[in-house]
Amino acid sequence: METALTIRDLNKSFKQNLVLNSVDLTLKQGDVVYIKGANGSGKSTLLKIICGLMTADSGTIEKANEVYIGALIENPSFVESASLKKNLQFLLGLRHKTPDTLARALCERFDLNFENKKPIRSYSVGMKQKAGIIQALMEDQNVILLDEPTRGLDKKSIQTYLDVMREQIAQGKTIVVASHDYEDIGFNRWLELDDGKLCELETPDNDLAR
Ligand SMILES: Nc1ncnc2c1ncn2[C@@H]1O[C@H](COP(=O)(O)OP(=O)(O)OP(=O)(O)O)[C@@H](O)[C@H]1O
Repeated sequence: METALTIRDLNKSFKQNLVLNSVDLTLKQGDVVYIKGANGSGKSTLLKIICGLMTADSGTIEKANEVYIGALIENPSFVESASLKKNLQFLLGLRHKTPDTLARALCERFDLNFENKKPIRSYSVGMKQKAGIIQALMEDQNVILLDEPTRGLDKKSIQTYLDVMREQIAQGKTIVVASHDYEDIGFNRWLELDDGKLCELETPDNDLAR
């Protein structure tokens, strides 16, 4: 299996707070990775650094040429005064001017009306979260980073999320989910961030299934 991404000796501190301490991680194409860790253990920080939203103090990240990252990091942020369609089409136009076909199909899957003219500000937390998941997938990105993807989702939407992610896996996507909620999309690797160190777990331990 080809390597999608290699992280070596990544360090990140906020003042005296050493959040990532010599973190190494190699992601193979098709890896489906769950990252657990206590509040404040650095999960979001790691994902932000991987997708280039934050710089590390030191260390390297090598990405394979064909890597194209889709991400949902923290709360999805949209232009609140604009509609869902305007927001998604704006994001689609930013990099590759991708057609909105997949965005429309994903909205339908998640019971969001793509044509609804209401501003995003009128959307519930769960609806915004679903829009956040959609924008992470709608360009058929091949590496997908999701930070707490099921936060605020109702049962039906969680099931849709599971179905959609399993389809992404079947397409060979590389996926990293950092979350407190263990929704098993079909992970093949389990990692834990603890005291700045990223450790590989052999199996999902009992804590995860709770
Ligand atoms: N921009 C920042 N400035 C200062 N400190 C920060 C900043 N971003 C994160 N931190 C600190 O770094 C630590 C790790 O935060 P991070 O959000 O990465 O953790 P997390 O594992 O995602 O937590 P949670 O599970 O609560 O979302 C925390 O102590 C946080 O306060």
